[in-house]
Amino acid sequence: MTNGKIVVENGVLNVPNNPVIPFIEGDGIGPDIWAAASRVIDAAVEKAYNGEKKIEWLEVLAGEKAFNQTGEWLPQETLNKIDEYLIAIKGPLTTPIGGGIRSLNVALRQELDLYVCLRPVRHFDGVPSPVKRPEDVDMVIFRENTEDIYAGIEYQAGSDEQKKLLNFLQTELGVNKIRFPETSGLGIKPVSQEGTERLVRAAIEYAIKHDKPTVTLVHKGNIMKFTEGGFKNWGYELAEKEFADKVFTWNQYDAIKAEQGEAAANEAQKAAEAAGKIIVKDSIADIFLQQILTRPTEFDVVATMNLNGDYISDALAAQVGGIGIAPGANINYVTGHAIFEATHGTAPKYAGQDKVNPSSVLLSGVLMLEHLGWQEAADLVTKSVEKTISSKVVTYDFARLMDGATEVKCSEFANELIKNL
Ligand SMILES: NC(=O)C1=CN([C@@H]2O[C@H](COP(=O)(O)OP(=O)(O)OC[C@H]3O[C@@H](n4cnc5c(N)ncnc54)[C@H](OP(=O)(O)O)[C@@H]3O)[C@@H](O)[C@H]2O)C=CC1
Ligand SMILES: O=C(O)CCC(=O)C(=O)O
Ligand SMILES: [Mg+2]
Repeated sequence: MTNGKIVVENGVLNVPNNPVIPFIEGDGIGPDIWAAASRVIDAAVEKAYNGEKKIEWLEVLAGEKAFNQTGEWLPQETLNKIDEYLIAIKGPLTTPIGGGIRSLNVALRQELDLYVCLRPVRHFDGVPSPVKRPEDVDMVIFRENTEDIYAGIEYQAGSDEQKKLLNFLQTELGVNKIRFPETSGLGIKPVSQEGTERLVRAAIEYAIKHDKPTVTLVHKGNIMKFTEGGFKNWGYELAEKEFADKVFTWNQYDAIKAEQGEAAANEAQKAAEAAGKIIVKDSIADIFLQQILTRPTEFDVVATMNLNGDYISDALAAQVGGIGIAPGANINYVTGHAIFEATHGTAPKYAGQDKVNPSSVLLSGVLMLEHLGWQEAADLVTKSVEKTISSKVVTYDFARLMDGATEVKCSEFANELIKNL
């Protein structure tokens, strides 16, 4: 083992007792939540391993702090360090709307080719929720993280590039359906077979490993036939090609139904379920957003493209208490690179107030500990979150929805979590 460096050997992480882990503090509420969460993570690791293991945190810069100190929003040094140390964790980074720099969060994912955005959504007992049975939500979102409209290929109305692209579309491709061509901004949405396959492969492998009965491909393939429709078709093909003995797809169901009738297709699906096969199905994105509210137990692992995944993450988070408690991870399962981060953003109106809930970035830290194989420390944090919330000592976001809650600051919530480890 190796100077605190985590390495990948034959696809397996080799983690020393004192791994160096780069962190980005983040903009807005980032410094508050990171200070709170890192204290809890350190205390849990200390307690779980009696001081034999310890994370050596290495600060790397991005966002406003980087710009103020170096003149760059995302210094190459930051990418180099994460590349070198493999695993990192970050707070949220601000992205201006309608102009200015493109998202640094997206840039990190693309630069390191972190093609899976993994966002587990579960309910913690006692967390206030707008739905009647939040405990029915237990899903893991696999959001494709490198393609789709997040590729940032778009041109401002009136720019030279827009005019060139418009001209190409009109003269070379005969496009005549742009309603107001001169004043339209134009964007391009790349969705590839390879990008789909590696995402869906990761989702199915996760379902197999964690004994999840279904994987749902969410798309808007009725309208966007060759991007979102392509995702659905490539996803099914991949499932049938690479996991033939482990899955039964709705594609196969439809083929049996067409040849032998509905009863035979139902029988085939039942037999597959009885044999413990994973059902790979699909759902059009609009109805999916209704069904996760009305019948969430029907969904386990969700595989989808970048924009759908972004919307679905926040919608599902709301069902289990909001994005104050919504963790995530950006992962490349081939190279081993991963950056753990909360689902939420920089919540600028709360910046520097020591007010918000640090649970999202803390639970992202739990995902990181699990990823490192430090399950004991991860479990300590999870149990402490459960215990602390059920004692009704919570930050403002939960306190405003709970009867009899004691509202505490972000840092005080961390103190309570450490006490309850
Ligand atoms: N990965 C990333 O780094 C992300 C960055 N962003 C960026 O963040 C900036 C702000 O985006 P915005 O749309 O306001 O979304 P935010 O997620 O930053 O905040 C929206 C609202 O969510 C609630 N919230 C967020 N975080 C917490 C928390 N830790 N505890 C409790 N409640 C929380 C607050 O709700 P309430 O008002 O009800 O109290 C807040 O006003 C933008 O620049 C955006 O691009 C956005 C998403 C992800
Ligand atoms: O990069 C951003 O500013 C927003 C990203 C986002 O919403 C997300 O990752 O869920
Ligand atoms: Mg988002």
